[in-house]
Amino acid sequence: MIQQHSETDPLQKVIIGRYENYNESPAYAELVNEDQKSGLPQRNQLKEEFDSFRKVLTDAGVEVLVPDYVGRFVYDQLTPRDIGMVIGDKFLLCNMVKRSRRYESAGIFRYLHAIPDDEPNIIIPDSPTCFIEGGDILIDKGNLFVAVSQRTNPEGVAFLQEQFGNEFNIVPIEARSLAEGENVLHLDCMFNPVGERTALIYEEGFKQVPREILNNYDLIRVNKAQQRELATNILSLSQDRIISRDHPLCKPINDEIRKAGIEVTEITFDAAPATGGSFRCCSLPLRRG
Ligand SMILES: NC(=O)NCCC[C@H](N)C(=O)O
Repeated sequence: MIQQHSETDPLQKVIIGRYENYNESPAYAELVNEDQKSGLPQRNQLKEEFDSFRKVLTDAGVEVLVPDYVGRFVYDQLTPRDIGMVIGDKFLLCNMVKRSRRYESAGIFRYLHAIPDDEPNIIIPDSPTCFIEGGDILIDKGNLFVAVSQRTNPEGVAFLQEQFGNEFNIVPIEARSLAEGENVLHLDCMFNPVGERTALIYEEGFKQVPREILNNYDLIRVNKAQQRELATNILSLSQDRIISRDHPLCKPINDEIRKAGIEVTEITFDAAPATGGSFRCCSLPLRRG
């Protein structure tokens, strides 16, 4: 069974990134974002850090799954978040902007087959020009926040409205672009709810912050340097506990989160962020609650 109605309900089952076979076929390597231009991590560092991530999850009683190896078509399988998203009791399979990333979905088919009544519960965009990535969708308090960003377009937002508009209040958000001097790849690189009514926000990334965010949350503001280290990109285990980076620029944010009464487990996690994704990006929850 799959289920997700909130970013912070108790995490029960999750797919995490696959570091095994990382960059095994350099001929197929594709630099897919700005961060990767600064250099790519080594597989042994990824292994160490993903093993710690996995241990924290399993020690917390979460069932952890890893995608199957897709092969040399994809450059990395570290950030399954963007492949799809559980919305209510349905699975949205995303159509991704980067061609090499589209093959990543083959790595999770095994887990999709296990979804009961599977076909009607798996939603796939109809049009090849409809782009949506899971990192741009956040679900909380009856709202489905969706960013038009480097990776999701207005057609993607319209598709979500059509598919999920009866069940959720769709809140479109416009992220500032690279041309406007902001490198926010996805919504979860600038916004993320934590606890019962707190949220992390990098306001400069938004063209306009919607009232559904301003009215519903006590906001912890992240500055540009902290955003670059993906300080918003935490993963909630529950309303009482999150996983965040052990990094000097994330520490002040982690301390603010603690002041809100939430336990923060810090893990050294530098390799995946160098490819563009931290804990939220490196995880795809299948069941919460
Ligand atoms: N939700 C996220 O921000 N995911 C990070 C994706 C990083 C990946 N290398 C990409 O550029 O697509």
